[in-house]
Amino acid sequence: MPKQTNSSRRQFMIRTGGASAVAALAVTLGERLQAQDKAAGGVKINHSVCKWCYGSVSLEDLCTAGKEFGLQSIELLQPKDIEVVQKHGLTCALVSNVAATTDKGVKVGGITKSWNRIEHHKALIEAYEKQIVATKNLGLDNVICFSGNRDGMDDELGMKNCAEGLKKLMPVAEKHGVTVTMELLNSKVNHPDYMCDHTDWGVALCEMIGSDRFKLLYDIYHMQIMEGDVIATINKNNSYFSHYHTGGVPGRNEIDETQELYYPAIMKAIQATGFKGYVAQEFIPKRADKLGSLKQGVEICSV
Ligand SMILES: O=C(O)C(=O)CO
Repeated sequence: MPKQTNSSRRQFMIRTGGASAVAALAVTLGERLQAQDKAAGGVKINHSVCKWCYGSVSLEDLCTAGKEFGLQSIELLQPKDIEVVQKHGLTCALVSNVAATTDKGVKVGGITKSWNRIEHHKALIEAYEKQIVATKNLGLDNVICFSGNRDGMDDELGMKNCAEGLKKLMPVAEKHGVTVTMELLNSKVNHPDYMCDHTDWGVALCEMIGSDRFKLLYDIYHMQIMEGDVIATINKNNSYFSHYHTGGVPGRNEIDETQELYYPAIMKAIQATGFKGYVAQEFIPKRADKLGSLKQGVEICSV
């Protein structure tokens, strides 16, 4: 058998193997993913990652490594940090929440204290209006928010309160073309007492607000814990979802065979809805090679 050089092998594969063989020969994973996307007719998952899961990796290093293996975004950043990712040719698919203080000195805007209480609204509206303008000025279009904890409040009143406050924010969001996205989180393991912990509650809130600029973040990890039935839920409610997060169940670690969800099938279901937004890896790597785990997560979700 004659010895094949790299280029003769590449020519042979191009002649005989079609698009998938060409994809297999591309130099970096990023190039391979792009080639596969092309072969799949342009339908693709846009990849993002949540910075907080990589606390020991600098933003610069995460940008450099992530770009190499096909990430397009690093998210849950404040506007001041976003220029760093943009300098690397990446985007920030979901801007972080605000931190505001009410007249009574209560800190609001985080997971536990937010839109479900009327007394938080003044501070939240002021802070979110600024965050929306900063987001728009950076050329971005999605900002996260939270419901807040129940703390004794019933879900119906909490929804009414969230709607009342968020409806006041919508004219600014609509004017600037920025979506305000409320995250669905589990209240069983990680965020006891969080109110927006079921898809139906979030969807009913979207309907009450009635603006295309208010949507939900369907966090696959959190919702597998609360509800399961992930693909059916995506099929039914995807028009309310502006963003997705991943994570292995149980444990919130790597999304590989060490956990119970089969992410390629979930990604295919998301693709089939025609989703044009981003899927962000939000697992806490267990292995020492954290970036290796992230690369693997991106590969698993590249269907
Ligand atoms: O804090 C969490 O658990 C989140 O999922 C934030 O995105």
